Amino acid sequence: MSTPVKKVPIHLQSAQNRLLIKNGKTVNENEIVEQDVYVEDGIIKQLGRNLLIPGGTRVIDARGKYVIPGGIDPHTHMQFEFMGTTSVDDFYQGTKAAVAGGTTMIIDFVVPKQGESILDSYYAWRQKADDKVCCDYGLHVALTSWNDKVKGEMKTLCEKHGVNSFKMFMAYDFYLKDDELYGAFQRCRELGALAQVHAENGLIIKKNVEKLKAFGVTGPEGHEMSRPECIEAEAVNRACVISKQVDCPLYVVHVMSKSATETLKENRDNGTWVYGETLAAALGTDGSNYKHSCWHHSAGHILSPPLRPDTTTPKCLMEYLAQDVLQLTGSDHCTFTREQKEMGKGDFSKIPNGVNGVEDRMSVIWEKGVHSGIIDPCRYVAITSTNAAKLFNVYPRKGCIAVGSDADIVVWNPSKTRVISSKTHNIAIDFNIFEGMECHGVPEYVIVNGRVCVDEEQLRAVQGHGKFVETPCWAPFIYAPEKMDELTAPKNNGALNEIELTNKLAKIELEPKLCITPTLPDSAISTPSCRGPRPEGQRNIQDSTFSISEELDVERKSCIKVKNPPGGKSSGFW
Ligand SMILES: NC(=O)NCCC(=O)O
Ligand SMILES: [Zn+2]
Repeated sequence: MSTPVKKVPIHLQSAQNRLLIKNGKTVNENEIVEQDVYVEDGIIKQLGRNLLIPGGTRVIDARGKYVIPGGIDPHTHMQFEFMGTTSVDDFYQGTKAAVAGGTTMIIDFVVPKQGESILDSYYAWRQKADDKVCCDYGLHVALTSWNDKVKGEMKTLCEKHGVNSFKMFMAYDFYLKDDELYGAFQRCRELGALAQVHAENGLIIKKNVEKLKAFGVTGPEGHEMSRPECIEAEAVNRACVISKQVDCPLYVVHVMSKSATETLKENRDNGTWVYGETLAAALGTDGSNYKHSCWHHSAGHILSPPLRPDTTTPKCLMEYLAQDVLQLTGSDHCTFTREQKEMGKGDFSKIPNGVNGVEDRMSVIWEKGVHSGIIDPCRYVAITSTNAAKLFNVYPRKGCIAVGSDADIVVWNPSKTRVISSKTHNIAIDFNIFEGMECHGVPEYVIVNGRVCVDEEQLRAVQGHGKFVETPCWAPFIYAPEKMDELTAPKNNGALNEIELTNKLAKIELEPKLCITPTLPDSAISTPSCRGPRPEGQRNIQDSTFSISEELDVERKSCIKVKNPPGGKSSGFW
């Protein structure tokens, strides 16, 4: 039963809660529709033409503009202690910059120190973020050691704390060995989580670094030389092979090269259950920057895996996104000042790895993807928002413009241009890897949970306005794709009447409760979170003061059970 909500009569509500975006073109992954969007209390309440709306509602004219779901950046590192220093954008500055660029949700990585409890580290991350975030956020958790305690805490994180993804590093000092990866992937599969990998062969990189140093290579160019494409492609292949042994869905973070993408594709074509993310950095710039005459310029572009010297890589990666070889884009935002980068003067292996991107990802991808004619606006929405929402199981609450979804909305003006510059950006460093890039397409309004946080291009982000969003396990997109039709953004051209709206709310209400009972051994079945109380951070779609009708409460549907093995037939024995 839903909790009864005392509804405030509409004339007593603040007009601030109500917003009508008129005359724009809404874009979802599957269609573009000319229609208005009515928002109340942070939720999209109506879509269509000639909507009946209360007086005093603020109106934004979106004529000639696209109305798109806010970006979801699935890969950030705010305030991250790494390589002997801490990335400078904290959760306030980083999410403020995200909002400025049209991103309304980030998913950051909890990275425990080796041997540290992953649960304690998760709590520490929540403490760093909760009061600071200007937009909603979720968390992935990295596994930097492998043992029974970690295995137990993974279950707690999944079942009680809204974590559905775990990242394993194959490089850096805290990499997991192959048999540990096997165990971690197996555990992810048991829990209905998604295994993520940073795919580079760390041991070989170490040898290459020694060799280069012995040859006297000390500058930033040594970074890419020590980690060429084959180092990435080999690790992608190994991760695919290992994940296939335990029939675990795999997500390769920051695929940076043609050969790594081709390796991923080959494995998928051979039955591996694998998804690929690439970065704004990889789409917007390239490894020629490591040969720049200015040390700081080159060091400023250092991240791992590195940008590739093959300058055809960015276009090629965009084409792979167009073809669904890769599914989504992150930023890997992890910023270090010039001074911090100088920790590696005289030894490239000590330059802190990380670049900017959370603010510019949406613009760079529009420019390189849509403006250049490689993808259309629907695919743009898919790779910047919808696919992340689906994979991390917050769809259709996020990632689409639909009745009942969070009002995380960007009014995107494709006719305006802006030039990216460190002089005007909102992040904490005085360097930008996209410096000077002219981008067609500007986020004129960015609405975060119903609040206008970019207003006629003026940033008005609010510290603490965002909240932690749970990402439940057993994402239907991964484990029961045949169920996705029920959740897909409804085609909707006309104003909804009360009955239609009630039906749609009822349908969308299935999403947070959708739980899959896989045909797993008893020991492997998790307690679906939908059986208990609504997990923390999950909005009850009924908890609203929406009052066009006072009687919209609908009975919650019981959870859906799927008998067939999720993701199709298993080839593994688990
Ligand atoms: N990517 C990078 O160079 N820095 C952030 C940490 C990581 O994702 O590897
Ligand atoms: Zn990263």
